[in-house]
This record gives sequence, C-alpha cells and structure tokens, in this order.
Amino acid sequence: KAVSELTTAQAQQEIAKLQDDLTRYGVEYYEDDNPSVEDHVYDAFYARLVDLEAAFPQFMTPESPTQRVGGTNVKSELTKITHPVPMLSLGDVFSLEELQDWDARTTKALGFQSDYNLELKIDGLAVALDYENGELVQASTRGNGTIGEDVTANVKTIQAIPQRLSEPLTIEVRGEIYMPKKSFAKLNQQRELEGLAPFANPRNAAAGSLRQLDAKVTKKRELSAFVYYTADFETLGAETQSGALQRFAALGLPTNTTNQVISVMSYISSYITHYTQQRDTLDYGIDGVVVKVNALDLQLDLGNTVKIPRWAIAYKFPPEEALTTVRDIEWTV
Ligand SMILES: CC(C)(C)c1nc(N2CCN(c3ncccn3)CC2)c2cc(C(N)=O)c(N)nc2n1
Repeated sequence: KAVSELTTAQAQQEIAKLQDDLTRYGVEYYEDDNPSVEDHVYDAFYARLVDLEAAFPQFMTPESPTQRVGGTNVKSELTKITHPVPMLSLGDVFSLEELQDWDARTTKALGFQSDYNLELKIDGLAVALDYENGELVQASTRGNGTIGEDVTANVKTIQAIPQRLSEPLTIEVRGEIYMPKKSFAKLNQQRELEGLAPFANPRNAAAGSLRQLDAKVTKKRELSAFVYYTADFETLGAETQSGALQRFAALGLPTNTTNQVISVMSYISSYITHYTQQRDTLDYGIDGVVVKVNALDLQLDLGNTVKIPRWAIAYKFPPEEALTTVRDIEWTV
C-alpha cells in the first residue's frame, strides 16, 4: 500500500514490524555474517521504513535502524589493516570448454604446454598470515583485497595454524580458513537449541566465527585452514606451486593433500570429474578446482591483470543445493 493510503494505526504497525525486522537483519549481517535476506530485500525494507517514518514522525524512535550512526552500516569493530601486497581475485570458468580455452590462451602466451598444479577450491574465507622470525604476528581477512580486518587473536585459537614455524622465517602466507562440515552441523544444532538462526552454509559460519570480537567465541567454533600461497617464494625456497605447498607442510603449515601436478588437459578433466563426484565425502566445503601454472617463474612471466592472475583460473562447480526458495515479500497490510 502506498504510504499516503495508510491509516495512522496501519502505519504504526508497519513501522514497528520493519524496525524489528531490519534490526534483526542488521545483526545477522554484521555480527553473524549470516544474512537471512538478500541485500536488495534489506534495502527495499529499509527504504520503505524511511518513507514511513518521514510521513509518520510520531513513530520514529532513536533505536530505529534508520537512526543508527552512519545509517545501518555499523561496521564490525575489528581493526582495519592494509595488505602490502594486494590479495588478488581469481578469474573463474564454468565449463571444461572454457577451461580448455584458458589452457589454450596460457599455452599460447608461454609458447609451450606447462605443468599445472590443481587444488580443490576450499569454500571458506581467505586470510593472510604474517610470520616474523617464525612467529605468527598478524592474521587478517582478505577484505576487498587491499583493506582487510585484523583477526590475529581469533586465528591464534585455530589449532591447524601454528604459532611458530619450524624455521625462523619472516614471510606472509595466504590460505583459506574453513569450518569442517562436522563442526558446522554441530554448531547449527547448538544454535537451534539456543533459538538462534542456523548458519546458511559452512562458509558463512566460518566468516561469522572468524570475525568475532571475542576470540573465546572463535575458539569454540573449531575452525581449520589450508595454506596455498606466498608472494615471498624466494624466502620460502620454492620454484613451483607444488614445491611451495611441500615447503608449507615442512614448516608446519596445513596444506591440502589433494593437490596434484598435471599437464595434460584430459587428466585435468578426470581430476575435476573425480572431485565433482567425491564432493560430499569431503569434510570441508569446496566450490571448484583452482588450476595454477606450476612453475613460479612462468607465473611471473604471465603476470596479473589489475585484479586477477593470468596464471591461475578457478573452475567452478554448479551450485550444490537446488535453487533456494524465493520467499515472497508480504508487505504488512
Ligand atoms: C594466489 C591465487 C590468487 C592464485 C589464489 N587465490 C585464491 N583466492 C583468491 C580469490 N579469493 C576471493 N575471496 C573473496 C572474494 C574474492 N576473491 C579467495 C581466494 C585461492 C583460493 C583457493 C581456495 N579457496 O582453496 C586456492 N586453493 N588457491 C587460491 N589461489
């Protein structure tokens, strides 16, 4: 109903409901990293409340989401950090044919068929881990690739991530923090018992658990991690991506053992077929396979575009679950 057609009583009722809903959505989004409505739905509700409160100021309250400092964008209070080396994105393809095109372009650019390192694409969230003389001194989320959030205290509670490397290296490594599926199921059971909304998927649960202000909460969430990259590969002493992963393991960093060096496209598609089928048997969520030129000097030759490397591509699986049900938006009468 248009705002002008509403009676005062109807407006009061709709304003109260919108204030409640938007406050809850704000908490889900900013504190739980687990929004239950799409952004555009949130924005539509928010705009409606602004119109209603403007037309019926007697129902405006200081706690209304429209009155929050800086609108609804109450950011989490984690400290911001800037990544000295920006964390790149990944280009992605959605079919073997597109992957073959990428292989052809890469082979052409190099002038020969190079080896690729294949890695399962863990469905978690990317972090940077800074070690100084072998000690973990800072951990941060990827954020937008340049500005992330400091999650050092939270990451120190993750058993898979060593506080100290087996060698006193000063190096930044990058990886994915994830929540094992078993931990995810246990956490959601607990949340149902407590009357809290369950997390939609392990990735949201990992993000919500990592970006906690209180590390004691993170500790209880049983997160894990896989390391897959460093820009400092001279410090690491590696000349290939597969070699880098072996060095990470030697340092005590967690790596995924499903990584494989392959060069013939036909083997790549069988690796992809295998893990498309095995997906449900893994204890962590994956959303594809990352194919990387294995030789690090060739990666440098190929370089990066503004945002993505030319030497790596993500092959994305089709979404696992059926299309999520589209919830009708019922405007209150
Ligand atoms: C070092 C490069 C850039 C090649 C790279 N980048 C990755 N990602 C970038 C985009 N990322 C991202 N995240 C959020 C928003 C946009 N991009 C998330 C990580 C990789 C992620 C995984 C994984 N998940 O298992 C992996 N085995 N290797 C990666 N390698």
